[in-house]
Amino acid sequence: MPHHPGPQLRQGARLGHLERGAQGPVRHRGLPGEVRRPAQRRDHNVTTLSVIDLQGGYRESVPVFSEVGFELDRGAIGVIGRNGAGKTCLAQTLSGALTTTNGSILLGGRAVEHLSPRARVSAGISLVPEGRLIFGQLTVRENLEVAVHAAGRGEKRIAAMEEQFPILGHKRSMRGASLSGGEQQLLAIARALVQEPTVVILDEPSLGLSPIAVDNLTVALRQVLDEGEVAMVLMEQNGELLTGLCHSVLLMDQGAITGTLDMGDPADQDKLFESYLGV
Ligand SMILES: Nc1ncnc2c1ncn2[C@@H]1O[C@H](COP(=O)(O)OP(=O)(O)OP(=O)(O)O)[C@@H](O)[C@H]1O
Repeated sequence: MPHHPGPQLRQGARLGHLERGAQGPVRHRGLPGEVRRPAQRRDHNVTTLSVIDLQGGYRESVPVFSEVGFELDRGAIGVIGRNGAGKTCLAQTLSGALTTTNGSILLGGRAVEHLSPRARVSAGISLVPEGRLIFGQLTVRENLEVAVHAAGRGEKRIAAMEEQFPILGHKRSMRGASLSGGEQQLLAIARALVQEPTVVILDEPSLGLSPIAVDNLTVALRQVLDEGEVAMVLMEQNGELLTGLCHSVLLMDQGAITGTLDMGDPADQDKLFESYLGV
């Protein structure tokens, strides 16, 4: 079974995650031989996102997931699980679309679990929802303007995003609905990034994309990560995206985190492909 090393994998990435052990949360820090990027435009010395003993559901009385814990400084962490495992529910709980029924979400040490989705965007958490949910009748530019205004950020971020994803600049006057699936996904990601988040939650960004569009998406997200300004939580079932972007992948089964795979470990990469992706 060949290994699946992603390009520049784990460069600049550092993760500590929390698992609930018999004595309570146990902290695991860093990866051996990690390389820190020399140029960081934003200071991420403090922990970006701490998820502690989190519980949530589509209805408050019916938890879908519970006791979820991890800690993310920079880079990307993945969450993989079968359909119905609770990944979307977790993504929506982190972003505030669903209510936290127990536990804490800390961003830079500040509790945000009680904040509305909009306030959470202002605090630094943006969501790229499953299915993209761009405004098809609005132009590319208008989609970005809506996102910028919702976050109370300046429009100059739009120019930066058009520079980051040139296709969006070329197609700024086209309606969202007329973009290809891969372009729509880039627009959905750009809509989150113009909000200047600290953490972006991406819910199955590869869904419905062709293999080549997934490759392009991986390169685009890798570039964003390498700039070091945002950390990502990636709910995904696509192995190429997970190995190409994440330094660790949490295994989710029936609403519980049942283990962690270290994407710096070739054996864990094989495990990801063989056991969880059916390759
Ligand atoms: N709107 C809803 N109301 C109530 N229960 C829901 C709702 N959407 C999903 N569920 C249930 O919640 C559980 C978790 O679903 P969720 O969509 O979060 O999982 P997932 O891992 O994201 O799956 P998928 O990959 O299929 O999107 C499933 O049992 C599902 O049937």
